[in-house]
Amino acid sequence: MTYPASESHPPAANSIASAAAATSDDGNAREPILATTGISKTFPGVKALQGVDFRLFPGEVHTLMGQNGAGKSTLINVLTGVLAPDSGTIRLASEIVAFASPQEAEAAGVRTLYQEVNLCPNLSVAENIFAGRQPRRFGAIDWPDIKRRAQAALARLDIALDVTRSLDAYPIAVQQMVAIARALSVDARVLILDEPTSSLDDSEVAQLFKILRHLKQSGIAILFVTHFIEQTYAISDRITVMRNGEREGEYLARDLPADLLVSKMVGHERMSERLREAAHEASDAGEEAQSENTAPAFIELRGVGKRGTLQPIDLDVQRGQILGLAGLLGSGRTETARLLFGADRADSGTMLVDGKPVRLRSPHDAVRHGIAYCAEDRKKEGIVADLSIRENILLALQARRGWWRKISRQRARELADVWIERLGIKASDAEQPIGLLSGGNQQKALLARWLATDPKLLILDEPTRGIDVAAKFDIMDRLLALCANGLSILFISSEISEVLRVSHRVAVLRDRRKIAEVKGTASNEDNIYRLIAGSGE
Ligand SMILES: Nc1ncnc2c1ncn2[C@@H]1O[C@H](COP(=O)(O)OP(=O)(O)OP(=O)(O)O)[C@@H](O)[C@H]1O
Repeated sequence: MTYPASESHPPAANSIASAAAATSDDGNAREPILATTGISKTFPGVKALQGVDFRLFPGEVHTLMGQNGAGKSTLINVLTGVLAPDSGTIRLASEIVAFASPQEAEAAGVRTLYQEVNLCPNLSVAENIFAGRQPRRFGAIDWPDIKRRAQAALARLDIALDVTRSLDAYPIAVQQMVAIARALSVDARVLILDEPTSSLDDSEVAQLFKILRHLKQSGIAILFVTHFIEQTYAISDRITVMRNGEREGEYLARDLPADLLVSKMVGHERMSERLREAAHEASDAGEEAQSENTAPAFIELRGVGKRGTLQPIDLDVQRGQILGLAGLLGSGRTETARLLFGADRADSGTMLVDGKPVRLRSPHDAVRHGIAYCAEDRKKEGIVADLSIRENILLALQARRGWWRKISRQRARELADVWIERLGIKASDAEQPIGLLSGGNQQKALLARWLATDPKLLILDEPTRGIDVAAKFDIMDRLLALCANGLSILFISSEISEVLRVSHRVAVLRDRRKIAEVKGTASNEDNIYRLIAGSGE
């Protein structure tokens, strides 16, 4: 990720100065389609929103940016009737509204796509698109019509799927597209997308942005939440920065250089320098480590594969090193991780841990060998929403010790507090239910869970998904420091730049097999993209 330098004429800080330009920059005054005045919302111990003014114009993409816990999701929840504000007003096309439920907001044309895919995995794609509003014929559900309409809704997104198959037959990225098709399948005046791209690969993001541009031209107002800075600039007309529950400022995207945006998000102007330094330090550490590649392997795979899932693969993860896995969604990255963790059983090859052959029949076996797996889908395979942050962090450690050897309450608290502090998890108390944390903070707690087990190999599958840019650098720094103490990491991310920044070596996967392994000067983005695209072998 690169941060373009500030222009010599930065926009006024903490202002709606540029936003006032919403009237002048376009030449004529326009009314926002959706606006809030003085919205506040407090949860026990947290002021999630404080006097927030916000406006969204028709025919624009407006991006909401801020660190984890800044209040983005809460603002969206207030706008869409999920939460009632404590004070303040919301206007839809200049009329004061108070949506009592998301259904009411939807009926008024405010459509939302949430951070996590919130569909029914075992219903068909078509049923998911039309759930709750199936077309009927003579009182009965008209299945052929549903199928036709579902196909048409997906065709708008340039996707062809078998709409009769159940949703969970498709990867998360495709499920996300289905959720978008659902959101667009009825008339929308406002489309709100909360981190829609976190599980999409580059070409899918490009496809989504094409659709958003098309929708914007038709006059729809789009509110977009993301942590990806490059995506923000690729799609946004306007940016609102949130910080600690307050609106820091509203800017035209073209007036706000990226490094200034980051400074405004984190709250001090020197932060952008700090981030650049961190990026350099991390890449220096990576280069240094690449040059001395003689560490013994912690884990070795020799021809390990599983029919229909992963072609036999050779892979070594050395002690104290980070092996990156690069490849598109569906290339076999997660499948490799699951075999290494015993979540799927290999049907060929040999696996060695510390030079000795092992058979991992279950995740429990893997954990006993010091292997930890921080999974990609935190909702399905990760957090237990009703348990406290402390219980969630201690879960893997407790499982490894055995449930009959309970960790004392005091020790558990101490450990949880250490990890909450180390990873900067924003919570009022370790006893809070984890489900109440913001998405990024949940992700950090999941990372804490596995780090608390003091693993020898940590498998990280999209570990920074949903994590803000400052925390991302911070986590990378911490991972590199842990490696210096002997931890091995298998690092999986869709962001090739992120993989390259931290990895000592990068294995490139395509079509469920390893096609190359690169290090040193060969590990640059262009080369890896060429390999992934099949033109660099
Ligand atoms: N239902 C709730 N009960 C208690 N606290 C909550 C609840 N929902 C959100 N919070 C807290 O309010 C603050 C704002 O959270 P919010 O989810 O809006 O942040 P966010 O900017 O969307 O973060 P992220 O980028 O991590 O998704 C956080 O401190 C969060 O823990």
